[in-house]
Amino acid sequence: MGTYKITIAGHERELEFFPVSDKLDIAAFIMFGDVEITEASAKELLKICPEHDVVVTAEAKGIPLCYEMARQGCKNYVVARKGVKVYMRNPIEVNVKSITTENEQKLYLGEGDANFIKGKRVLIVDDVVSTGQSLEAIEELVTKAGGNIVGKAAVLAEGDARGRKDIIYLEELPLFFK
Ligand SMILES: O=P(O)(O)OC[C@H]1O[C@H](OP(=O)(O)OP(=O)(O)O)[C@H](O)[C@@H]1O
Ligand SMILES: Nc1ncnc2[nH]cnc12
Repeated sequence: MGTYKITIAGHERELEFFPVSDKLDIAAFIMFGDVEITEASAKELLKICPEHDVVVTAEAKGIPLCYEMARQGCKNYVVARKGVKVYMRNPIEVNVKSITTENEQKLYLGEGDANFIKGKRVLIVDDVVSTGQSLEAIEELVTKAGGNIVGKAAVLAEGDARGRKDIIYLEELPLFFK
């Protein structure tokens, strides 16, 4: 446990880091509740992302960034869900395992969202990328829906994701090994 200072899109923040296992702590980056970082990060990412028709993320922590990038840019966004709701007809699904979650989860898109994505230029976004498995799961889901993925973007890259050339990101965050 401890703190870590970082500047994200010109805004300095002190992040706490938390244990995810007996060997590893991760700095917790929570954009929920931080309007300044969300707005500034969306603006900076849009400058370096390819042209797109729709932004796609997975619930939950990617939603504010996804919304804000759509608001400043293409105006359309879709959120992949972690559960099926009664109003989601004929959902398509993929498996996902994130560093922050012990069990495997699923990501779903209802028929309406899947049809909306079909044939469109899709930019996939998330707040943090660590193992990359969440972005890959969204990628698989968007591909199933028939979307044309033009890029994958995150505000922060941590651990193995640092230095990845296939992901557009603003800042790097370390993992803290014990
Ligand atoms: O690259 P990865 O190892 O997949 O880690 C990144 C993912 O982990 C976090 O989500 P989390 O699983 O905590 O879900 P939440 O947004 O619903 O809290 C984060 O918002 C990314 O989606
Ligand atoms: N450092 C982090 N903070 C919040 N969510 C995360 N998901 C993966 N790494 C994370």
